[in-house]
Amino acid sequence: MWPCDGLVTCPGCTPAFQTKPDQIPVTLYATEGDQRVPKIYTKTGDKGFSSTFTGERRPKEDNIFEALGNADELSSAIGLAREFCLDKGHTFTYQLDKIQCILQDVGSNIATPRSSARESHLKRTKFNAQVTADLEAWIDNLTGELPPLTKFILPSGGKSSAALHLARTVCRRAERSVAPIVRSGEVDPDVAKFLNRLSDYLFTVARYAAVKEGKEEKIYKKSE
Ligand SMILES: Nc1ncnc2c1ncn2[C@@H]1O[C@H](COP(=O)(O)OP(=O)(O)OP(=O)(O)O)[C@@H](O)[C@H]1O
Repeated sequence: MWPCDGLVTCPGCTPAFQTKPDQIPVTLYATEGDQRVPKIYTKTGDKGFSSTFTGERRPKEDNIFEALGNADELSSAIGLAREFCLDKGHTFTYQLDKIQCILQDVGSNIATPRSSARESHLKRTKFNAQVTADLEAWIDNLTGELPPLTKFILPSGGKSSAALHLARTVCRRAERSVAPIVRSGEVDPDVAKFLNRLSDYLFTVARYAAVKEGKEEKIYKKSE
C-alpha cells in the first residue's frame, strides 16, 4: 500500500512515493516472485541532502526540512496524546484526527517552496485557511466548559493532559521554524496562522482533558 495517494506530499514519504506507482523508478522495488515490493529507503538522502516537492535538492539542515521535521514531530506528539485520550474515552479525539490530517497539508505546503514551485505544485499543495476558523470554534466551545484561568498552570493533569501540553510545545517549535520561511515568501502565511492557533487549541484541550478526568492541574508557586 502507498503511504499516500500520490496527490500530496507527506513528511513520512519520499518524493518517489509521491508519484503514481507506475512512475516509481524500478530501483525502488525488491522483487519477490511476481510481486514488486516498494522499498522505504532510496539512499538518496545519505549524503545529507534531500528533495523538496518541487524537485530541488537542499541540505538537510535547510529551513524547509527543519520545519517539515517539526510538523512531522508535532503530528507524532498529537498521535501519542490521542492514544491516551482514547483510553480515557474523551469525545474530542475526532478533532485530533482532523488536525493530524491537516498537518499533512501543512507538510505539503512547507515542502513546496514557492521560489521553485510551478503553478501545478501550488495548486496541489494549497493550504485551506478555513481550518484555522474551525480551531477557533473548537477553542471557544472547550473554553466555555472550563473554569476561568486565574493562575499559571504547569503541564500536568493526567497523562492525556500532559501529553497534549507536550504536543503544544512541539507546536510552538514548529511555529518558530515556519516563521522565517513564511517571511521569505517560501510558505503560505496561513500555515503560520494555523500553527499559532493550534498551540492555543492544544493548551485549551489539555486543560479540558484534565478537568474531564477530574485530575488536578499543578499551579505555579514561586519557590521560597
Ligand atoms: N531529516 C529530515 N527531516 C525532515 N524532513 C526530511 C528529512 N530528510 C528528508 N526529509 C524530507 O522528507 C521526505 C522524505 O524523507 P526521506 O527520509 O525519504 O528522504 P531522504 O533521506 O532524502 O531519502 P532516503 O531516506 O530514501 O535516503 C524528503 O523527500 C524530504 O522532503
